[in-house]
Amino acid sequence: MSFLLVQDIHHTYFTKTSATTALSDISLQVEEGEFVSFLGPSGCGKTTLLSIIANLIKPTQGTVILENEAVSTSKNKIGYMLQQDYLFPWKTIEENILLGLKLSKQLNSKTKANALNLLNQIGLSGVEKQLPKQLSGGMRQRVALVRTLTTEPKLLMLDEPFSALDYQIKLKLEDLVSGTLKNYGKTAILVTHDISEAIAMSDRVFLFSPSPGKLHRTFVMPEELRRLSPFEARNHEAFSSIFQTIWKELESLESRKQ
Ligand SMILES: Nc1ncnc2c1ncn2[C@@H]1O[C@H](COP(=O)(O)OP(=O)(O)OP(=O)(O)O)[C@@H](O)[C@H]1O
Repeated sequence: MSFLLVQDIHHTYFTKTSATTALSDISLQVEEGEFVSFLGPSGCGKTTLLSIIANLIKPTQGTVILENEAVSTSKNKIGYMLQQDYLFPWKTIEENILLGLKLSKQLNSKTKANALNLLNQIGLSGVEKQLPKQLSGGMRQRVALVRTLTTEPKLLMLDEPFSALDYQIKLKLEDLVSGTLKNYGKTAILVTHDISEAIAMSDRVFLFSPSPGKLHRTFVMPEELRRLSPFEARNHEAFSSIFQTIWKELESLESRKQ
């Protein structure tokens, strides 16, 4: 059985005056250690699907199974990296990264040493006693990643984590996040509007169509790109033809919307 199994999901948002069907008939699977992306026009239901997988929204219909267990009953298996880092401004970097462990009552000398070691590995040794405001946006996002990984989530949700960063920082962070997740053998889902980012970071890209959101096509990235870091993949000769293919599909989906 697959690590993550999304089965026959339908979701409708009901308000007093309207009903919006955000997702219809979505089924997909993700294997352990895989990195996949959700791509699609605005409003095609990417965030809704991510929220359903994370058990933040109960779908109108369908089930999500993570490691043979329905997400509605499993706990503490999912970590997040979002566009905003959500670090507590009055807490030091060390306090911020240990907070998840403290809240889940897993903080001890070993887990603390692991967290500080990870901070070091990610190139941030020496910032432990600083406050978030003393760090750049890219550094804060790295702290957010460390905070997420310390609680050892089985599945990571990356919801546009690089979209607020400068281009150069974003490329560096893509490499760092991708390398770290590979080292730790983590399974991850990235939601992005950036086709290049999806191709460079993913094993597979799920392309969604809107109104209501459906899984339109799945692109399996070629082995020669998957072996590379995202930065190297962007510069590989195979990259541009995949980009063109996905671009054209996305354009046709966008034009259907208008
Ligand atoms: N809380 C809500 N109540 C009612 N409708 C909602 C709600 N959240 C989302 N929707 C609608 O559901 C559909 C899917 O929205 P969703 O945010 O999941 O799409 P998305 O692909 O993540 O969009 P974007 O790329 O712009 O972030 C849209 O039509 C949206 O207007």
